[in-house]
Amino acid sequence: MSNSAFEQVTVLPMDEHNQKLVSYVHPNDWVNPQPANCYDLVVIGAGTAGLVVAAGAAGLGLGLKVALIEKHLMGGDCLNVGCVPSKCIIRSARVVGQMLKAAAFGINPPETIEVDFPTVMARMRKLRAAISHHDSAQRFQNLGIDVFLGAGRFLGNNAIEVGGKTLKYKKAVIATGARAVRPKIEGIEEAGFLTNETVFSLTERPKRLAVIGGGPIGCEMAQAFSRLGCKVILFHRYSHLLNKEDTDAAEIVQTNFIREGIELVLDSQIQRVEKTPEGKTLYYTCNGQTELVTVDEILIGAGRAPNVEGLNLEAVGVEYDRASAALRDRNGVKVNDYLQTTNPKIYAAGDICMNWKFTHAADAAARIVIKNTLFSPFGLGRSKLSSLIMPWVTYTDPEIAHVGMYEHEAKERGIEVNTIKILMSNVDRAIADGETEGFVKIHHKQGSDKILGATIVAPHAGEMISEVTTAIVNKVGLSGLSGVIHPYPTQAEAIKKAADAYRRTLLTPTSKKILGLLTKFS
Ligand SMILES: Cc1cc2nc3c(=O)[nH]c(=O)nc-3n(C[C@H](O)[C@H](O)[C@H](O)COP(=O)(O)OP(=O)(O)OC[C@H]3O[C@@H](n4cnc5c(N)ncnc54)[C@H](O)[C@@H]3O)c2cc1C
Ligand SMILES: NC(=O)c1ccc[n+]([C@@H]2O[C@H](COP(=O)([O-])OP(=O)(O)OC[C@H]3O[C@@H](n4cnc5c(N)ncnc54)[C@H](O)[C@@H]3O)[C@@H](O)[C@H]2O)c1
Repeated sequence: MSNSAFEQVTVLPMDEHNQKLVSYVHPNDWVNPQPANCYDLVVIGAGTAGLVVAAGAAGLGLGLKVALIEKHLMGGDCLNVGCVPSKCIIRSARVVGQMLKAAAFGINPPETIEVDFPTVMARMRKLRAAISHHDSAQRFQNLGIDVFLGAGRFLGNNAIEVGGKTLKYKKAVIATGARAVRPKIEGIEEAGFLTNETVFSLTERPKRLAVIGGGPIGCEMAQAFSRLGCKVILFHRYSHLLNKEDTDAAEIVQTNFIREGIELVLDSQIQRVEKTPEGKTLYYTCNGQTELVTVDEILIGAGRAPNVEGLNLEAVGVEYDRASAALRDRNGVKVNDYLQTTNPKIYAAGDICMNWKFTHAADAAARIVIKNTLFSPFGLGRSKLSSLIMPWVTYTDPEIAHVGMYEHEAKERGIEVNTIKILMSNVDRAIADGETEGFVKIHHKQGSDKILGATIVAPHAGEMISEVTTAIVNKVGLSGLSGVIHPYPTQAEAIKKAADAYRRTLLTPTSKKILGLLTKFS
C-alpha cells in the first residue's frame, strides 16, 4: 500500500547499499499507524536523541504509549551524514597515513599510493547500510512504538500533526537536531557547495577541494580527503585550527596537516565565490592581502543551525534562538538544566538545544529526559544536564580528546589549578610505534589530587580518554590512578605517568630525606 503522507526519500547514489539503507531508515512503502487516543510521550525527530528517548520509554515494560516522528532518515545525522560515514572514510584515509610513513618503519611504500576513491565511498555506504537496521522504522515499531514518517508540527498544547494525522500527547520531546550553517558569502549559493548532507554522496574524487571552517568537521574531512588524494585548501577564521581546544594540542594537528600537504589559510575571510569555466574561484583576504584560488568543490563545516523551522513552536510557547554563526553558543530551543523548554510539558534533547553537539551527548541527554518526563513525580529526583561529565574526541590523526575543564575554564571559575603534562616521546610504546608527537595533560586542583580535566593528543586518544572520564565520574583522584597497574608497553601508560608525577610532588625535602634514610637502613 502506498503512503502519500510523507516525502519519498533517496540517498544518492541509489545503489544496492543506499537502497538497503533507505529500506531500513525511511521505507518508502511505510504506512503510518492509526494514532492512539493519547500518547504518554510524542518524540519529534528520530536521530540519536529521539531514538534513545523513544526506545527507553517504550522499553520499560510499563505499557506507556509512545510515538516517534521522523521526517527524513531514522538515525539522523550520526548514522546517515555524520559520525558513521565520516569515520568509515577516516579509516580508509588512515591506511594512506600509515603508508605515507612506511619508509620510517623500514617498509618501502609503493612509488605512488593509488586510492580507489569510488571503492572507498562504496565501502562506507556498505558499512553504513549494514548497521542501519539498529535504527530501522520496523525495529522501533517492533519495540511497541508508533513510528510516523513525516514532518511533525505542534498544533497546540496537547496535539502534534504529522502527515494529516493528529497525535494527542501528555508530554512531548523535541529532538530535531541541527544542520550545516550556510555561510553568508557572496556568490557561494550560485557556485554551489557540499555540506555533510551531500559530501558522503560523492562517487568521484574532486581534484581540488576547499574546506571552509577549521572546526571538527572541517579538520576531520580536510585530512581524510587530502589523504584520499584531493588537493585540499582549508580556510579558518581564527589563528589556529580547532580553536576550542588548547593551542598546544591544535598545534600538533596543524603541523601534521601542513606536513601532509594541506594548505592552511588561517585568520582568513572569504569575500566572494565565483563559478568559472575552470571551477569555483574563492576570493579571500588573509594578512591584509586579497588572494584567490580555484577549486572543483567547496565543503562547508562552519557550525550548525538548529532545526526549529516548521515546528510551530510559537503555538506552544517554546522559546528558541534562531540560527546564527555569531550566536553559536545560544542556538536552538531554550531549555533549563532539566532539559525542560519554556513549556513545562515539552522537553528537548540533543543538537536542537545543547552546546555539546555529540552523539554520546544526545544519548546522555535523552536518558535525562526519560527520567525527568516519566519518573520524577512532582519534579522530585530530576536529573540535571550540568551534572554530566562530557568527553569528546576530534578524529584527526593524531586525535584530540578532552574531558572536563580546560585550564582557562578552571581559572575563570576561580579554581587554583596545577597541570601535569606527559609527552608521548617519554612513553615507551609511543616510541616503539613511532607516534611520539602528542601528550597527556591532566589538570588537578591545587593542593589536591582531584582531577578537573584532561586533554590527550595521540593516534588513539579517543580510546584513552575514557580512563580519565571514569576517574572523574567516580571521584578517583590522581593518587588512585597511580595505583592502577597499566600493561607495559601501552600508550595509556602516559596516564599513569601523569598520576605518578603528581605523587612525586607530594614528597617534601624532609620526607625525601626520611625515605632515603629508611632505604639505607632497611
Ligand atoms: C560530519 C559530522 C560528523 C560527526 N561526527 C561525530 C562523531 O564522531 N562523534 C560524535 O559524538 N558526534 C559526531 N557528530 C555530531 C552528531 O552527529 C550529532 O551530535 C548527533 O547526531 C545529534 O543527534 P540528535 O538526535 O540531536 O540530532 P540529529 O541526528 O540531527 O536527528 C534529528 C532528526 O530529527 C529529524 N527532524 C527534524 N525536524 C523534524 C520534524 N519537524 N519532524 C520530524 N523529524 C524532524 C531530522 O530529520 C533528524 O533525523 C558529527 C556530526 C557531523 C555533521
Ligand atoms: N568528532 C566529533 O565528535 C565531531 C565531528 C564532527 C562534528 N562534530 C560536532 O558537530 C559540530 C559542528 O562542527 P563544525 O566543525 O561545523 O562547527 P564548529 O562551530 O565547531 O567549527 C566551525 C569553525 O569554522 C569557523 N568558520 C565559520 N565560518 C567560517 C568562514 N566563513 N571562514 C572561515 N572559518 C569559518 C568557525 O569560526 C568555527 O571555528 C561540532 O561542534 C561538533 O560538536 C563532532
